[in-house]
Amino acid sequence: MKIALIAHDKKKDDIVRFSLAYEPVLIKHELYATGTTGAKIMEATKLAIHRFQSGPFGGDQQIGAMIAANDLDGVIFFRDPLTAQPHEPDISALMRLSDVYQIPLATNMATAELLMHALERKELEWRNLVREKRKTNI
Ligand SMILES: O=C(CO)COP(=O)(O)O
Repeated sequence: MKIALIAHDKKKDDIVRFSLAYEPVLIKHELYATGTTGAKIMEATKLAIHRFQSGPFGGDQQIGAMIAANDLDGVIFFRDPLTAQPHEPDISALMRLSDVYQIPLATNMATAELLMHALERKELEWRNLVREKRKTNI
């Protein structure tokens, strides 16, 4: 599965700890991230991550574009709900597209853990069917 990892600045330590804890699960998947989040996770783990631009410079939009192309299977996005972000419209757009395309989107650690357990149990395999179906409909 293709999974994106994103965290706002005050949540960076959390996503690094989360990635370390779930490294054995994450390593089996194709990983994507916004720029700084990806760099910090790669520093702390052995995970290989395709890094997009930093969030304020378009990274959320690049991940959104993957969703719109039906090319992403899940998003872990540790948002900071207490700090205003200059690129709030990009963040809303990413979350909106996740809902448009029914992409699992975990916006906090509690839900992200559920997503990891679902991945381990191969409960996201339905995504393969959706991806194939959409390919043939285009
Ligand atoms: O701002 C972000 C998500 O909206 C995250 O971007 P960085 O990972 O580059 O800090």
